[in-house]
Amino acid sequence: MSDTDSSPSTSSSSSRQFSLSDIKSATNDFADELVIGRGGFGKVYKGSITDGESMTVAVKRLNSRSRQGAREFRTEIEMLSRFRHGHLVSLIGYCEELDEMILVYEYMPRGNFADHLHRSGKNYSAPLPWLRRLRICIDAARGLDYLHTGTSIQPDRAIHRDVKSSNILLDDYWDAKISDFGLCRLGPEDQAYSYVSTEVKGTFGYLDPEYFLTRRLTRKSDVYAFGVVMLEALCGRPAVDLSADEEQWGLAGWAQYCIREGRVDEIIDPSVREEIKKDCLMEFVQIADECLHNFPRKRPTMAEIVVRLGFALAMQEGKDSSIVVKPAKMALTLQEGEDSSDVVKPAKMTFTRKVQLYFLGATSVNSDTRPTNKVQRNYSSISYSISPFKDGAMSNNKDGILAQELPSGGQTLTPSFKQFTFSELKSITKNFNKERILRIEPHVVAYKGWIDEKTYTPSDVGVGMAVVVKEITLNGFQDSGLRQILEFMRNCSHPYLVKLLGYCTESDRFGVNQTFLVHEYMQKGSLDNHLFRKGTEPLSWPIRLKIAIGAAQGLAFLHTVEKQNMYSKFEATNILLDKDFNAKLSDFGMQELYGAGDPSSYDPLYYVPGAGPKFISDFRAGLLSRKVDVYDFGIVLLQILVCRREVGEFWARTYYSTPEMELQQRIPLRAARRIAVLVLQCLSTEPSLRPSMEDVLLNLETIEKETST
Ligand SMILES: Nc1ncnc2c1ncn2[C@@H]1O[C@H](COP(=O)(O)OP(=O)(O)OP(=O)(O)O)[C@@H](O)[C@H]1O
Repeated sequence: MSDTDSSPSTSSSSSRQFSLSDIKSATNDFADELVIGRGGFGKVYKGSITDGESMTVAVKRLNSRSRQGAREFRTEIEMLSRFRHGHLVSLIGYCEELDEMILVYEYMPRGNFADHLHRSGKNYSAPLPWLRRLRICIDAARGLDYLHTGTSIQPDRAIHRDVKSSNILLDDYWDAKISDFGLCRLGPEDQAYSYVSTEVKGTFGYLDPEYFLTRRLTRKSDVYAFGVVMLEALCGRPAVDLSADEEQWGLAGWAQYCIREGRVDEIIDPSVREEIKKDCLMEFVQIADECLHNFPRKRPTMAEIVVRLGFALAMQEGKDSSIVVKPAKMALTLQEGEDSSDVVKPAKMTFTRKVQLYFLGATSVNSDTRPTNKVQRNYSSISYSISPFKDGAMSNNKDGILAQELPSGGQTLTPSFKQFTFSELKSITKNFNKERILRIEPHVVAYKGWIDEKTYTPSDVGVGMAVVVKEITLNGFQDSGLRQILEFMRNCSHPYLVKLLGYCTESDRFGVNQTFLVHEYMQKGSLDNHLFRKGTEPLSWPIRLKIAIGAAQGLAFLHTVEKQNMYSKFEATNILLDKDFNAKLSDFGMQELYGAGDPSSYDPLYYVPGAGPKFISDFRAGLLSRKVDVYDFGIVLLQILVCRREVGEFWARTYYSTPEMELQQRIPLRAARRIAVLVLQCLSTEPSLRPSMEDVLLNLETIEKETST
């Protein structure tokens, strides 16, 4: 999109139109003594309007010789009529009469952040304390996050293009708001799209070098500029200072150089040096440094910045100091194939190797993987055989256990499934006794029963191995669904997936086919029961983290299997728990049963509470990939964190802004914040920015390690 084809039309729907005489009387005919600021746009006056009551306002009068022009004037009105938020300055109205173009804003009595940092202007009285600087940064980050991502009610997104400390204004209570939207551009939902500007705009010192070089504008250019503002807050220096030594002219370059050289102390504003706690400083510096990353994609999103600055604030305020050791960089992968030299990544190969070993059914698997031994024992107790088997046709060996051939035709072990007879199932479930019913779903009734561990023949209550017999009542399922599941399960033996033991097909007396699947039984049922059921004692944090890791293991494994395996509808009900709260995934490959086969059949807003933006953006991008599972996993992770069913992307961003969240959940602050960032990444509205499940898993394992030490 070029600069010229995105011009919004003036909208006056939510702002008032003033006459020139109203404005003149408000500003005492533009009296010089009422001038409170000067910008590229022209002079800004303090004024007073009466609309029933008298109200103090800031009046910006367009300088007719200004290089900025009518276009910026209209953009400002359009944007501020559309975007209304506690951390964006409110537009009260405008005036367009004769040659005059005037904007009327809420008045921000403490002026702009730059004046306080750089000790200029009449609002400056004393150096700002560090805590205040930090809070101002958080407020501004919230405003920008809103601008970048919108809300469920207001889905528009925009890029500010002129983020700088003089565009952060302060009210009586030092609450900060972003101002000056004249250069703002409405942005597409998908960050992968960008504008190609015909003319680079912004302010020197804050300009993203990548944007400057390529003219490709994304939200990450705002993130770059915000990084410079953070450095201004830390160093108390302007973005460009030509009175300093030459190597210090540009704040970003100089500060980054010092950070990399380990000379952070040198850049800190002496007036706050004694106040900043070390942990807070390290987190703050790290965020600023990441904002200035050369590759825009590697810069954090504003939502992540809000969360991480909140983390820094908590450290400064001394909350949870026993847990905070030192901020470690998250192992975040934003884009596959990108240079990751500066991103700490825990042993990726180890995991991939683990996956391969499981996938191939090899007998020696890393001992650090919890259920390995158990699963190997189970596998070895089932008889395996290799027999000629083409096109997914099934054949039974003499024990009635389905034997299959791997595509390679080699001697690799693969689990085989027993074909149960209907009378065996009757005996396992005590004639499908109602009391044995575990769960009833639209097309599935699940019964509990027992079988002999070795032969899989029926046994008495409590003897041998507990199983779940699922009766599938979907018409026609036997023909395609069963084949699909068996084919799928053949590739998917993994300790974090609920194991399929066998199946049965039977025609009833009316000739209607019935299908049954026999699974291992998971003693503690599904995760949703533990998270959402009223009156249930919340699971301890280590157990919840262990469950999240187990589920991530399962999903990461599914995503590594060659075929395009994904849930398309992953939920807490898909996570089952054994007696020790080890998590395993169920119902994968059952899209047909659960209606996940055709995504176009979903009502995006109905799909999963709060999942709207993800589905809409995936739809628009013509994309329904494994990243949908990642999104859903993010929702489940959030549910695990807060023990609440109704959560979504917007809910998460709002929730993470509240400092109480860790206290409510009794989770170590450090873990809560790290997971918060991970959740936000999984919920990114742009699928390509979501991490892979493998990276999610690695991050969760890192969090587990950090909080257990
Ligand atoms: N709503 C307001 N309340 C109080 N002061 C304001 C308000 N709006 C602007 N100002 C003051 O006027 C100054 C100039 O504002 P303006 O937005 O025109 O320029 P700028 O952002 O500093 O520069 P440029 O327009 O070149 O980017 C601000 O820095 C601030 O000190």
